[in-house]
Amino acid sequence: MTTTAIRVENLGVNFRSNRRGRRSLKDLFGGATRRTRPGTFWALRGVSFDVLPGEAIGVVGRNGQGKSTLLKLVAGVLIPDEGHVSVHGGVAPLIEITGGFVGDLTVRENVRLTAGLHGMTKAEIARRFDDIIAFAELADFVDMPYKHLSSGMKVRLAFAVVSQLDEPILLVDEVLAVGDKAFRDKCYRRIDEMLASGRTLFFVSHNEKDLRRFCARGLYLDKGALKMDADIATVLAAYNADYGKAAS
Ligand SMILES: Nc1ncnc2c1ncn2[C@@H]1O[C@H](COP(=O)(O)OP(=O)(O)OP(=O)(O)O)[C@@H](O)[C@H]1O
Repeated sequence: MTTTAIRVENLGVNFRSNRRGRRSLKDLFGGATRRTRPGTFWALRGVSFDVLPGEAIGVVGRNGQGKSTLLKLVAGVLIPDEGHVSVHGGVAPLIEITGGFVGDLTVRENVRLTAGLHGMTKAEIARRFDDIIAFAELADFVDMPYKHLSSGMKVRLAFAVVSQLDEPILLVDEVLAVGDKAFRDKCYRRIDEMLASGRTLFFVSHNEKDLRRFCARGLYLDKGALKMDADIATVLAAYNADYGKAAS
């Protein structure tokens, strides 16, 4: 029997809807019985699916429907309020531009830190360092504090490091949209290579062309629920029928 790469069971995440999380008067004097804590909402609820090793999954849905939240749960940076996520093997997350990088540290220090946190030994980091910097095209910036990089440069660095990790699962959340076209094409070729080597991909995008290029299967999130889990063409057709054509 094949072991699943990712198993998501009845997942629920409840967020506060107001910044301070205080109860409003309406909440305090509202109905006596509630299913949901006052001042909160379910960003995801009742979501279940399995991912097999080597599958490439595209996650679609309108803004604010829970796509990034789902990736954060799979990455283990967010804990669910209901249900379980089990991930078989490590995760290489490209989920937030600044995720894992420290503003005051230099590019060089950040590469060592991030690669080290993902279990790369000092010798491996030293061996791969030049390739990472060359891929990111940041040779002239290795001693610059991370916070002074442009947003496109930050994405280059993040992709260069994350794509060198040996983790079996790659999570990509929209960030590539920030890079320029030449760099994006280079990233896409690298993702192709990673898929060919058997990695599992979890890919959030609003770009239909990219979703079709990489993903065989799609998950369609709507109002925090998993509305459809099917092949990517069927999922995109349903999404387009509901909300008009996605960006291409
Ligand atoms: N830390 C948080 N605290 C409170 N609410 C949050 C938090 N993170 C996300 N949300 C809310 O949860 C909902 C789902 O957000 P999420 O970022 O998962 O959406 P998304 O589908 O990725 O959207 P987009 O396409 O715009 O990136 C949104 O209403 C968002 O405002």
